Amino acid sequence: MEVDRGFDDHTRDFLNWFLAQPGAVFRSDLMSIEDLRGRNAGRGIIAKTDIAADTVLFTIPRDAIICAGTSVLKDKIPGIFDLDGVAQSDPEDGDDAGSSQDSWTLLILVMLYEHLQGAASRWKPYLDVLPSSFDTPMFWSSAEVSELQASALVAKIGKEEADRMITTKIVPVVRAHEDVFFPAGSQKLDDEQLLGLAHRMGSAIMAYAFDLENEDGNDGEGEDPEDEWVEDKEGRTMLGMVPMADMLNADAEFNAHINHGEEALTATALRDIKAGEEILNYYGPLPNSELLRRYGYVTPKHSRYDVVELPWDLVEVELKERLGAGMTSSDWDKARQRVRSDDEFEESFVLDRSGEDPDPTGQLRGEVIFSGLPDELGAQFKTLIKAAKKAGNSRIAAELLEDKDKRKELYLQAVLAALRARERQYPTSLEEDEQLMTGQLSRAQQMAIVVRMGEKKVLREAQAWVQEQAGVANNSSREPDAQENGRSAKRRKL
Ligand SMILES: C[S@@+](CC[C@H](N)C(=O)[O-])C[C@H]1O[C@@H](n2cnc3c(N)ncnc32)[C@H](O)[C@@H]1O
Repeated sequence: MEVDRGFDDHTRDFLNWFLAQPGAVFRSDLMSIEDLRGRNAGRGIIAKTDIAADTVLFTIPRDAIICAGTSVLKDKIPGIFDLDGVAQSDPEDGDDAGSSQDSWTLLILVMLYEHLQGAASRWKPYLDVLPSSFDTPMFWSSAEVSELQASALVAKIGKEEADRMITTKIVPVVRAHEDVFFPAGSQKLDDEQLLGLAHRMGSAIMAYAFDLENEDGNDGEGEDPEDEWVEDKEGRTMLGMVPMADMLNADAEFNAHINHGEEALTATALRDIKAGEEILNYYGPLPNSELLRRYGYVTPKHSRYDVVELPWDLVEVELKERLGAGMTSSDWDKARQRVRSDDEFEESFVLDRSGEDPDPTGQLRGEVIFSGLPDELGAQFKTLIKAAKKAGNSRIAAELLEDKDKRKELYLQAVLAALRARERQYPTSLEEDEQLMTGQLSRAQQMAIVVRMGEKKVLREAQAWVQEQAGVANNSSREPDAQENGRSAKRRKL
């Protein structure tokens, strides 16, 4: 039986193992891996002395990375690891499940294999510092999930999709190669245990893995980290677990950067770091909802990227009152359907604020403000008016198409009502949540309330912006078109 080693023992063994990798460097004179469990942050790396900007903090040789290319699993079941033929499939799309592997499922298989080898894995001391449980909503009870209230996050947790992916793509491979996965004399896991272990590996990959495709100095975290995320999710890139790079915690303001070199990855200080400061990486401009879904934590600084989804249904209901009046219900239905069959049709719109991205040293400047509705929402509104004119020969619609001011007024009224309706979908108010936050809460409850409060704040700011625009519309003879005030919702579409 394995001896239950302490947290610090595991940290020390991991560091010694890391330093023994050919080409690995860790500047122990400048920083140390610390126990940050007191603030629910697991392990993290803290500066021991002042560190100058551009200092290389540690170096990870590529051979120390766990990925499809470095694990011996590829030699044992080569058919699965036809790296050139890695599937372009989306693991969330159940239709093609079972047909092929992708970079996610391959890494899950590799991690399962390495884990099951125990002390025989060359990554054992690293695997020992990876968490065995996670704070992501995937592992929450239904009561905890219900604390997210009307957040769009609830629909994105994806437990069933993950179960399906594991059952169709992971379990059959392990069962077909039990002699490979289970070392001689070890106990074979049953399907339920395998499912649990695969979930654990999948969650570790979600929160720890790096995209290894770019070896040209661009680590994929630069220009649009969400593209990187989308790419990962679709299994188009090579994913890997990068020991030490993943001991860094992260925030929306950060001070270190991982550079992907040909032979090694290096962590560099982006600016001067003071003794005692935590060395932080960056996961991208993620709203707290997404940070929670993927990494199992939230931070005050990430709230600047909070978003809320406004379903088109809510806008449409308001427009039915105002635009559908005078149309038969079947004509109104035709108009609705016409909008829905449009190639550009969107079920919901992501509302967010605008503000500056972090500067090259990882610092944030200035406030973020709500400054417009998505262009696509305005365009869809106009499509509905045109459809109403066509389907029902609506006089109101015809007038609206002629009169830009009236059209804008209706748009703002409908959106304002929809925003209010959206806010009512959350059973508690922002003020009640603020009150709740002062009481005794579990970590999951606390994080769920932070997420839903962030969304309610965006809704409030959006309402204030729309009201201001409506006021301008009533008082000004030449006001800009609602769409001119809008901006693209694409940037942070999650
Ligand atoms: C890549 S790991 C970082 C190292 C990790 N703390 C550990 O002990 O292994 C990512 C995980 O660290 C935690 N984490 C990262 N940044 C954090 C932060 N600013 N606050 C709290 N937890 C954080 C989250 O649990 C996240 O899933």
